[in-house]
This record gives sequence, structure tokens and C-alpha cells, in this order.
Amino acid sequence: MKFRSQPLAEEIRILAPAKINLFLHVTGRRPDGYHELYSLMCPVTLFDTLVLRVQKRGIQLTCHHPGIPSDETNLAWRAAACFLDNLKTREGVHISIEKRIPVAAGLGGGSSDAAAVLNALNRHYGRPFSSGELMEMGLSLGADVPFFILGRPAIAEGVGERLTICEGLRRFFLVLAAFPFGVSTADVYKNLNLGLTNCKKANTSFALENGQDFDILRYLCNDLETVTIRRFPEIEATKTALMNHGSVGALMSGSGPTVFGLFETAGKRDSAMHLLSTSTKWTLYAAELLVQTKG
Ligand SMILES: C[C@](O)(CO)[C@H](O)COP(=O)(O)OP(=O)(O)OC[C@H]1O[C@@H](n2ccc(N)nc2=O)[C@H](O)[C@@H]1O
Ligand SMILES: Nc1ncnc2c1ncn2[C@@H]1O[C@H](COP(=O)(O)OP(=O)(O)OP(=O)(O)O)[C@@H](O)[C@H]1O
Repeated sequence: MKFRSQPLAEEIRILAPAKINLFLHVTGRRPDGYHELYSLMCPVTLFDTLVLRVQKRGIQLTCHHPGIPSDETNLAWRAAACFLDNLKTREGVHISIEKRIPVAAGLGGGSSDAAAVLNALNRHYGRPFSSGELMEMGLSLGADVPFFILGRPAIAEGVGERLTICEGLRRFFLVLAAFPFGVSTADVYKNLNLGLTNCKKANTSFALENGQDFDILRYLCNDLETVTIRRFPEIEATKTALMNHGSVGALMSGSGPTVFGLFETAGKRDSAMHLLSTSTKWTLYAAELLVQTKG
């Protein structure tokens, strides 16, 4: 494979965003146990910072967050190994991760780190792989990784790999309420009873095709809430608290347990943060949807 490398000492600094699922319908279960989805995913302004330094040989990783492995099981390490193998180079990389995205929280932190490494290495080597090839590598690491490679609001189908960019999404401000511990995504899917999910499937195709403003508030729904709320009933109470403090919509993200509240202005979001911070044991983060504004 032909590729163009840069000087080895160059330091590559990247921000890897979290995501939320504005709706998440589970439409079926595949024979291999994975689930078919119809989900609107959006990056948000809560970031891990990664610093990459390409080196002569070997992969190394530093991350001081407890609960995040610093070895070859880290998704960022696996992404680098996968990329360098495919490139057939013996060069390696040192990765350092400053973790801000809560872990196992339904915010896709590990997947975002992996996608950030794939995108950054591809740029570093002069784009030897197409975005389709990068997404294929990403999918071998996790179902959410292709979305983060795309890096834009999108409808995800299949297990998450079939992506349609969603243009007409309004900018909302967010409070993210993260629980002190995480849940296993695999356990949540395993305990999902498809007969108990009753989300009305959003009909987004018209808005998508016409690039129209998209009233997401009519469609907020997450089939995985049925599982995670059984284990953490506080999720429901947190959604109610957000709504009582000016949120125009509140939902659990992904497999949870993080809950987000949508606000129309930064001011309303900030006053809700202020009032809720005295009364909740959840850690609150102020953020906003990462959408491309028109004009
Ligand atoms: C909950 C979401 O974050 C919503 O965006 C994703 O569906 C999960 O994506 P992810 O964490 O990247 O998922 P993976 O790391 O590929 O898979 C973790 C586990 O979740 C289950 N899984 C995941 C994705 C999917 N569409 N169906 C599944 O059943 C599988 O049991 C898998 O073993
Ligand atoms: N770079 C990484 N960042 C976060 N977690 C990682 C990373 N590498 C490996 N992991 C492991 O992956 C597991 C899931 O972490 P992650 O934060 O990605 O979950 P999540 O946000 O619930 O993901 P999703 O929403 O995609 O299901 C954790 O148990 C963690 O130890």
C-alpha cells in the first residue's frame, strides 16, 4: 500500500465527541445476537482529548482514568492496531487519552476514541483509505464507531453501520446527567424484550429528503429505556426533574444510564444546571448538539 507519512515526532491532537441517541428503535434481532436499529444519533460538545505521536515501532497508550484499560483491549489501541495492520506498516503510535466522557454511560466514549484514532491516522498517512474502508475497520471494533467516523448527525440503521446524514436538526442546548456507575451495553440488549417496546417509529424520510427543519421533540423515544429503567428507576425521576426545570424534552441516551435534557437556550440550560446541581447525586454536564448551522 502506498502512503505518505509525516515526520515521526509530529504531535496530533484530536477532540473526540460524545454522542446521544435522540431516538432509538430496536426493530429486530439478528441470528448472531446483534440488534437491528433505527436511531438518530448526534455528536455533542463533551469531548475526550487524544494526543497521538507516530513512532518507529509498537503501540503504547496512557490513560489515567480508573476503569479504562491502558493495554491492547483499549478501543483506541485496537483502532490503531487495525489501521496499521491494514496499512502494512511496521510503524507504531503512542496514544494518550484524557478522558472526560463518562464511561459505560451510553455516550459512546470508547467508540469515539477509536474513530478519532482511525480518522487521525488516515489524515497523517495522506488518506490511503476511503471513508467506506475506514468505516469497515470501525465496524469491526464496535457498532457505534462508523457513526463517529462520519462525525455528523445521522440516522443509523442495520446494527449502526448504515448511516444517512440528517441535515435539518435544530441546535439544542443540553444537560447530560451521568450516573456514578455504568451499565454493560451487551447486558441491556440481552435483557431487551422486543414485545415490551412500544416506541412509535419516527417517519423521518420526508424531512431528510427535503433537508427540512426537523421537529425532534415529537420523536424522542428509546426502546432500551425499558431495560435500564427497571434496574435504575432514578432515570425516570431525573427525566422528570429536567422537565420540571425548563427542559423541552428528556430521554436516556443509548443503553444508558445517562439522561439528557434538551433546552432552547443556553440561559435556560444554565439555570437548570444551577438548580439541579444542589439536589441530585448525578454528575451534570453542560453541552450542546454538534449540528451544522445553516447560512
Ligand atoms: C446502544 C448504542 O450505543 C446505540 O447507539 C449501540 O447500539 C451500541 O454500540 P456499541 O457499544 O458500539 O456496541 P458494540 O461494542 O458493537 O457491542 C456491544 C454489545 O451490544 C450488543 N449490540 C450492540 C449493537 C447492536 N446494534 N446490537 C447489539 O445487540 C451486542 O451484544 C454486543 O456484544
Ligand atoms: N478508550 C476507551 N474509552 C472508554 N471505554 C473504553 C475504552 N476502551 C475500552 N473501553 C471499555 O469499553 C467499555 C464501554 O465503554 P464506553 O464508555 O464506550 O461505553 P458506552 O458509552 O456505554 O458505549 P455505547 O454507548 O457505545 O454502548 C468500558 O467497560 C471500558 O472499560
